[in-house]
Amino acid sequence: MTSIDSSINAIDKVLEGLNANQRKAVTAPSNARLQIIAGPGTGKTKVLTSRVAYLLLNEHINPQHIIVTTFTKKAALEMMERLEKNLVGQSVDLSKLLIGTFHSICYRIIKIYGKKIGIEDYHIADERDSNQILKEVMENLSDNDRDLLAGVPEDEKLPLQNPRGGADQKFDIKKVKRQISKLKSSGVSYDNYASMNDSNRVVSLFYRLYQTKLEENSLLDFDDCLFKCLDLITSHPVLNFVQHVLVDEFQDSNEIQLQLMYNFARGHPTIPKLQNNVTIVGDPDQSIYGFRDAQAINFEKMNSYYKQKYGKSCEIIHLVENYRSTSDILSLSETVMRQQQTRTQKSLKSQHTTTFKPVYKNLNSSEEEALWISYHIQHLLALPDSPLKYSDFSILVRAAYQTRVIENELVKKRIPYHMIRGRAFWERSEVIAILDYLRVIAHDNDRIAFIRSLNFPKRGFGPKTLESLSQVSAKEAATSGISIYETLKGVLSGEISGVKLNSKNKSSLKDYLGFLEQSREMLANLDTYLNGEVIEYEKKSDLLAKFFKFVFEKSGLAKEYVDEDNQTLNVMEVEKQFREFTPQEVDLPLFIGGTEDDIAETKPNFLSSFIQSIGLYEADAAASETDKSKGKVSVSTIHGSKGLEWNVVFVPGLSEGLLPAGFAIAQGGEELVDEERRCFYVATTRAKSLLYLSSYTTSAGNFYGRSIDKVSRFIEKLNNHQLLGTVQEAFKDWNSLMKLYQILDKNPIPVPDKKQFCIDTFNSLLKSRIDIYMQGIPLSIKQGDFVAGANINTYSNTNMMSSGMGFSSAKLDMNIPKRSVGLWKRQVKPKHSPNTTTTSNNLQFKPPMMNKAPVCNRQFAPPTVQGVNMNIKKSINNKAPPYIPDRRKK
Ligand SMILES: Nc1ncnc2c1ncn2[C@@H]1O[C@H](COP(=O)(O)OP(=O)(O)OP(=O)(O)O)[C@@H](O)[C@H]1O
Repeated sequence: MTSIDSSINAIDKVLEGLNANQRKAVTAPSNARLQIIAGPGTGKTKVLTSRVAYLLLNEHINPQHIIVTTFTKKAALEMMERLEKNLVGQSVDLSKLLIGTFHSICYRIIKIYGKKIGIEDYHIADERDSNQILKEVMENLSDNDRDLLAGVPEDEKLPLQNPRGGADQKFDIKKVKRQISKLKSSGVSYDNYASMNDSNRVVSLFYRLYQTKLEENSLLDFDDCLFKCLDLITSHPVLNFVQHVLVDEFQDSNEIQLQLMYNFARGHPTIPKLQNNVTIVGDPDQSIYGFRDAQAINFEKMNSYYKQKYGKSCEIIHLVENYRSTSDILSLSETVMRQQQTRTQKSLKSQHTTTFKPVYKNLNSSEEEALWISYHIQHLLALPDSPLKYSDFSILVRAAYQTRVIENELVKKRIPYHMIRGRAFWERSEVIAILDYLRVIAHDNDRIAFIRSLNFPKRGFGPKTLESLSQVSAKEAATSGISIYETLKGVLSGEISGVKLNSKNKSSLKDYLGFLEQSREMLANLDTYLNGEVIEYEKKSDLLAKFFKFVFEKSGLAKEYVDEDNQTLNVMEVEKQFREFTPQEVDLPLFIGGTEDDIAETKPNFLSSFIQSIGLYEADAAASETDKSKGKVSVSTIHGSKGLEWNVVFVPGLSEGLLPAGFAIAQGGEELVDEERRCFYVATTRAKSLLYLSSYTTSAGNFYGRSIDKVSRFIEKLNNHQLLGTVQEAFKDWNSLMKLYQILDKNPIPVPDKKQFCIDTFNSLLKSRIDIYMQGIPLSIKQGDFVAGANINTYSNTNMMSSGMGFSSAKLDMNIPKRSVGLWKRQVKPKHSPNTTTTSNNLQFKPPMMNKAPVCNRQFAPPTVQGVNMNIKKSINNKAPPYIPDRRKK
């Protein structure tokens, strides 16, 4: 086969199975401005990946000349995997593709060409660093700045103040940071802002001071990655080799990302057909990042920009065939979205013929709601031939705190679950502590990490000593340009004055610096080795594990966390990521007209690359790790569920104050509520086959002083539509059950033995046993309960006892990990009385009529995780999942 034949075959493979509009989008000419507007489940990811493959194979664009931006790092990795499959046997070097989040692409550009705007050897300041810098700025105002602030009228200050803050904490760091971030996201520098007529003087002052401080410390915050990159590429043609730009999740782009896209795509200096070639993919209905300044209006802005500036309009292609969800799930989702008045109507068509109505229930408390969810999960898992696994389920909540009650219940029922984590993991104190050590080993001048790690674990430095070390190092950096590492050495040797150290301090500082020196030597050897030859994965992993273990132990952190299982497990998780890390390609092609001198020479070492990738990862809105969710139910915020899909989805908390969130209601105005509605839409459209919605209303369930006493307006407005069921139709009869198997795509469809499983018994028990279950008394639900001929007259609890339906004691002697026991202990009993009769959905809560001790029946094994190569306590090495949020210590 010639290479032309092979390429044609590969293109055919790429186009295989695409519907007409998908194909049109994929095969549009490269010289185009294309908007692919598509609802959920219509194959946006598939189309975008196929389009990249098509541009590479058919239009013969060099991978180095294509930029693809994705919303998360994970989405980029997934796209690469799919591309690799599509391009097997083709001579395309995919590692050269410029793919990643806006943040990571911009950082890569800055690393190579940053010196053109005076940015060399800068590092990322994560959220916590930024907050610390702003705090320092606020605490160390000059007399002039204080006078300036004193002259600002109260009404200008008030919105930025912290109502609970004391005199020193007058301004709310978060609020001020938010304003600065907003300005940077709109591409406004502090100079520009200061010259605006309506600028706020407090924001203006802090923006300038904060930015100066970042620069003094050679730091870029997340917004700066984009902001500085835009500055760079608008003033220097360093990307003029780019021939096509593709942007995923365009509805969540903000102003600066839009500007970056235009400038990424400016293209060749002289050849018009290599200029302004862009493909964007998005769904305005899934725009849920308004709080980060995303603007769905970017679709229109893009259109008019190209029309006005270049006389070229955008081609718009709509995708409406939904391959994910059943028609009932889609009807419900679409009806919800139609409540938004500003929405452009569209109608998605489900590609499934079978469908079941989403089930809805209103409950009396969040605890009861969690019980209701676990009850349904357990029944669905008990179906014959197990058509559903744990990993087919997800529970999606509006706010992270809602997961606490749900996690409690899942632990109690031994349902293994996985938290789809966003940034929270990287903000945990133990994770920051170990990263601080890695940062000070990798970088000489990371002042924040040096000062933080110097006295954690405690080494006897008091706050005053730390403060003067910090000040002296800042002064030395400003006056002689020396790093904090060198300053600390100078302070120890007495060459640098200004800090009084007692003998204990001196000995601690000596040990600390000695440890850093040893670690750096190890790192240098490691780098020589890693760069010198191609080594086996196991060998590499082993070396990295040894280095990490050395740092963890010698820093004193291992000892610090010796009695803290959760903390140690989280550090182990960082170690795992470290071992598995592969640095991304950092090179960029030389731009047209550029010379080798334009390019930065230094390549970051392994550790630096790792730290940078973590820093950028933090900028991801959500980073789901589906590989970790294998064999587990996924629990996530709705924002974290973006782009994902599951067979069965639960969306709890459909109550006023939860979804829509309280702040959206309180601030009034339709815009915020519309964004809440779109959140709901994103959640429901994650479901492929079955959808369960629930709300709770309770006057006792106050949250921050607000009572949750109304069902969500999104549900209320649905009442006239017959879109929701009260029971699961899939269990109605044998035929329905078979249809469920069909849509679950079990191939071949198993035919459960009717003798071994009686659908009527199943259905009947599902309805009747909930009375018992909702009182918090665990039932052991298993397929064996539903054999043909079983006594199905089980509406009374005594009948259930006598028919041998195993109750599980609430006092089980559970051999589960310590941290789970903690959660178990914190389990709150449902607030309502078991005697309560709910009016909703025909459920009657009756008192249990139990007269004998419950039987212990352990059905589900606790989740486990592979131990890692670290010398930590045996008892936790091979038990317990890697990351369970511990909300006691944050
Ligand atoms: N032409 C097609 N034929 C069959 N299945 C398809 C086709 N296009 C997409 N799919 C399938 O539809 C499902 C949804 O696709 P994908 O995840 O790409 O949707 P999406 O538009 O990105 O959704 P969302 O916006 O909700 O994240 C996937 O399982 C995908 O394999």
